[in-house]
Amino acid sequence: MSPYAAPVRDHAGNLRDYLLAAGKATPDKPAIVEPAEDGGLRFVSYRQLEAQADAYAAELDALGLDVGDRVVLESPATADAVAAFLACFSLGLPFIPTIPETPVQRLRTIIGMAAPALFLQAADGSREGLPPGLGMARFGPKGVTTEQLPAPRVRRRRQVVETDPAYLIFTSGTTGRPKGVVMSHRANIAFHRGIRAHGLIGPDDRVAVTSPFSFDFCLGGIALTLASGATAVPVPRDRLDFPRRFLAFLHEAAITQVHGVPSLWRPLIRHEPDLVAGLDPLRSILFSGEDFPLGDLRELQGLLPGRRIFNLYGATESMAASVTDVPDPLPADLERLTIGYAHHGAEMDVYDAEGAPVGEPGVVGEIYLRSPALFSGYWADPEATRAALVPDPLLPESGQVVFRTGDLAYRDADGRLYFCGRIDSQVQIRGNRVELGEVERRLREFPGVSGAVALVAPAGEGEPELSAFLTMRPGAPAPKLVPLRAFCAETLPEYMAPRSLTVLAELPVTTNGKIDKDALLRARTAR
Ligand SMILES: Nc1ncnc2c1ncn2[C@@H]1O[C@H](COS(=O)(=O)NC(=O)C[C@H](N)c2ccccc2)[C@@H](O)[C@H]1O
Repeated sequence: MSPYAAPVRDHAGNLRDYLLAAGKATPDKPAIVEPAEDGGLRFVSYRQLEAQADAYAAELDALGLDVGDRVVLESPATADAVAAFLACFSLGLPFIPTIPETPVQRLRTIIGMAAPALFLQAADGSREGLPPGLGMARFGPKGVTTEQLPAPRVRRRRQVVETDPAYLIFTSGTTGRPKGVVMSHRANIAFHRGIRAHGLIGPDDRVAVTSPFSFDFCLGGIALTLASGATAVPVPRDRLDFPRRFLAFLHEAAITQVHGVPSLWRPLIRHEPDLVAGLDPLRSILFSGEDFPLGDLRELQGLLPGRRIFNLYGATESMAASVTDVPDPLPADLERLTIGYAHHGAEMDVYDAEGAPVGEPGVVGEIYLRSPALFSGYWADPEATRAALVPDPLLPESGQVVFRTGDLAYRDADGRLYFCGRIDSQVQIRGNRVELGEVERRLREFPGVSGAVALVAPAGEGEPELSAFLTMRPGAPAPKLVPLRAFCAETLPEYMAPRSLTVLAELPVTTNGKIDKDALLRARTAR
């Protein structure tokens, strides 16, 4: 018999309580708004969301899982999915958010690594092909229905502790093997406290969240909204696929703030500028995940004058590290956005390859993040954890660890940081370090170019080759390689002029909406 019948639910420092606290004051206000079955909108109040989360928690509790048992939570971003993850928070069941589109092979890899007790999918989910022995259940408006009980286990834990894992996000690590970022309740709450001090979201905001449920930008956007007592509007994929449908949905749901990666805006700016300009209720835009090309940003500011645009920089390992207002208007000669300073309660600085602080402004080094919001480690991967969470270079004796972000940046004289790409995307061509962002900036200046990516194809037979991938404005003729090289050679050293050119209808993006560089390289070799 287990020492404890059921864990104590005092919720001290538990994300479930932290995220529902603001809504207590307005229980009948919508917490989540989403498309309804009948075509209108479904409003779920804070009272209903909390009741559904607690009902789910009671049904999940009956399965006898122990604090720390993992739950794969597979669903699009919906109100029911939010209630499900709040239930997991309250029971101390670290959940792994996945989406129906996740290829079953990747899901099986994650299941192999995380050994979850339960696979919990939306009522209408259709996931097949999972390994036997896994508990199987579904959640929906009518509660949780169990199809296969999880393997029986002894409950060894008495209560959820705030340093317990709250969720695991598996990122496709650059080395191919996924890494499971373990985020604790305490760290995530520290992130929310640090970011909320910037007042991004007010209680009257209606926040459209456009990232997939498996991406922590989605969890972060929903959580920041709930913690502000505002209304979160997770945008279903079928509303994102066509610009006009997406923009119509923003009107229908009276959206005041849109969260999304920069690539979300490219097709909207290009194909429906007038509809973007017509988004009267929109008050602010929040982006993250990758650089926002300055040309696109200028066009967005032109279409939506007076709106605040927030640049959130950061990695899943601390959810996000900084929030910075994009200057409005963007100075004409601006070459790079700043990612500012770390959010309240955290600190970012630039360190050299030996781990010593880079003192001089303008010198590029690696960003190290000192923060209470840091992840606990990579799941079952002590080696990757040791490489990322290193002794604080300024106080190694203290036991404090800091996060090596793998991002390059320099500081200006005031200490503001300027992101310069990933360390592993630093490229050398004929012994010269190439700043791909510089090449892309020049490519975007070529007449008619609407999007540009510069990559170095791995050195196959000869030396590594600098490749350009362009998208053109509607009606603009595609350039030829020779004039494009000449155009680049006017302002860049010869080795930074691309040696190959591929013009595409649009730039491919990953599941998380970031530019998919592997897909571009495949497009190149397929030419
Ligand atoms: N604003 C940026 N400019 C430029 N490069 C960037 C930027 N934000 C990230 N990145 C890049 O993306 C990497 C992190 O990628 S990630 O782990 O998938 N996380 C994210 O992209 C989103 C992030 N976890 C998050 C979650 C919730 C709210 C906001 C942000 C960073 O290390 C940077 O290389």
